[in-house]
Amino acid sequence: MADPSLISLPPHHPQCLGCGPDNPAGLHLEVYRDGDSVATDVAFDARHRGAPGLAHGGAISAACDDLFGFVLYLVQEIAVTRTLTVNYLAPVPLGQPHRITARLQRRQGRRLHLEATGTGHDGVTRFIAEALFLVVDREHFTPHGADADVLAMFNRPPEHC
Ligand SMILES: CC(C)(COP(=O)(O)OP(=O)(O)OC[C@H]1O[C@@H](n2cnc3c(N)ncnc32)[C@H](O)[C@@H]1OP(=O)(O)O)[C@@H](O)C(=O)NCCC(=O)NCCS
Ligand SMILES: CCCCCCCCCCCC(=O)O
Repeated sequence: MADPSLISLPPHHPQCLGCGPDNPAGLHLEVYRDGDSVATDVAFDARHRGAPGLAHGGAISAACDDLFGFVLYLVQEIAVTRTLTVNYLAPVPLGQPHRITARLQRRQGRRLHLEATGTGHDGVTRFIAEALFLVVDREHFTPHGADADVLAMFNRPPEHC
């Protein structure tokens, strides 16, 4: 994604399964803001194999879940996944880049309803996802080792996080 109008968003933390650059088992998602949406280009590889030649549904689900976690920078809230539904519309071949785009569909109090679409560079939409994230206090994370700097990122405007 080389468009200079897109804002690069920081990983949740270096070891995050979805976006952490230092997680050897991670998806290493690089995520950008594009207006009210966030987006990443992902090509699943042999580590993410389900059926031969195809991406594992759990890997696809993890990518969607993590990308939803970037919408939080736009909402400027800390929230966690309560439900996640993925519709697998077509098999996702390994090694083929797919763009996943996610956004807030609506908010009701603590409830953030999120939606995402995964489309190959061939124009075929192969999966869509919906999630309910619930806004939580930072005390949800602090007993488990999250530090204040990481948590503060979620409450800043995305160009400053
Ligand atoms: C998400 C979590 C913090 C919510 O716990 P909680 O704060 O006690 O939330 P509640 O169960 O009281 O639900 C909060 C609100 O969401 C609503 N809600 C919960 N599940 C819902 C669902 N599936 N659909 C619609 N509304 C739902 C509740 O009705 C409640 O609404 P209200 O505020 O109007 O009463 C807790 O379930 C949790 O920690 N889950 C684990 C999250 C996680 O680890 N996710 C993966 C990593 S991000
Ligand atoms: C340490 C602070 C983390 C703040 C919340 C980030 C949520 C990112 C989404 C992760 C999805 C998941 O873990 O299921």
